[in-house]
Amino acid sequence: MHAVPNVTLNNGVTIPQLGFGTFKIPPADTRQATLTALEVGYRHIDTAEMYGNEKEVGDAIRDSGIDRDDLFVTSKLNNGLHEAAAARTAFDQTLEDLGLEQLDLFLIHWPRPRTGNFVEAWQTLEEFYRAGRVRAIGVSNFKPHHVRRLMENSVVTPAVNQIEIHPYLTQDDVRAFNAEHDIATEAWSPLAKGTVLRDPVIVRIADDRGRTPAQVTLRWALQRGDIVFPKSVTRERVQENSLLFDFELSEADMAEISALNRDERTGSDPDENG
Ligand SMILES: NC(=O)C1=CN([C@@H]2O[C@H](COP(=O)(O)OP(=O)(O)OC[C@H]3O[C@@H](n4cnc5c(N)ncnc54)[C@H](OP(=O)(O)O)[C@@H]3O)[C@@H](O)[C@H]2O)C=CC1
Ligand SMILES: O=C1CO[C@H](CO)[C@@H](O)[C@@H]1O
Repeated sequence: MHAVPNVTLNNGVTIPQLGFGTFKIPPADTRQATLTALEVGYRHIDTAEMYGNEKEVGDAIRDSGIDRDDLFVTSKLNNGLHEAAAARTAFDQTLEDLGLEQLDLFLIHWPRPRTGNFVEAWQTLEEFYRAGRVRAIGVSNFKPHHVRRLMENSVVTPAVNQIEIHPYLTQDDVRAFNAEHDIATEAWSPLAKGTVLRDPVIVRIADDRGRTPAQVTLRWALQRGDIVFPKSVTRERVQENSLLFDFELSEADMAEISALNRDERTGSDPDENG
């Protein structure tokens, strides 16, 4: 695996720009899949209480024998747990399941503007951060108007905003807002769950560069400056997805891929998700 560059967050904490995603990995397969990623060389893992596999991610971290300081682990506060007492219990459980005393990054998974209270959730994350139980806190699936409301009612600026981004959903407006506020952008489903890999433009650029469509798609995200964590349970793909730092896309390649945008989500619209 090539050396992965770090991104420095707004509080000075550094995060590897490439990580391993764990959504939809069944618990029975998660320990092995995560161990494979760690063996290949990944040092950043993205999980969530919602994925139902934090315990098995924790098993892999423990069994890998890798120094805790060399790993970056992210988890997320599940929907329905925005109220302070519920958030505290959930955070304790996440740390226990992962077998960690301190998390690297904890996010509010969705803003849930209709049924949740993300301001109360955020103030509780600030409490964990002040107590040193998490090195950085952030949000996920937040639109600029959600982040503005949060910032008007809190002290800590989110370190990251993790949103859906891939060539069919480039999210230029949210990325620009994040950059303006020194919030790092994380791109979830960077392969659009595999659908962009058949796109003729991506296939052609991959052929021209002697790379795979997945490598070209991930490289596009990295060159835009985003943090990515593709998921795969297939060792060869996990390896393939890590070989991104010995080639560059030209400005023309970048522009062609960005022009594939059609504002097409694979997931929900954050304003409509609760
Ligand atoms: N904050 C949020 O709301 C969300 C966060 N996330 C995070 O982002 C991570 C990544 O997103 P995810 O939704 O998993 O989707 P991805 O865009 O990472 O795509 C994963 C799919 O692509 C396939 N794949 C992976 N690599 C290759 C390759 N090199 N060639 C061909 N196919 C490939 C995988 O298959 P296979 O496994 O069979 O190899 C899987 O079906 C998640 O795991 C999660 O950590 C995701 C969704 C929402
Ligand atoms: O993290 C997640 C995994 O993917 C799901 C479907 O796209 C999302 O809803 C969820 O937020």
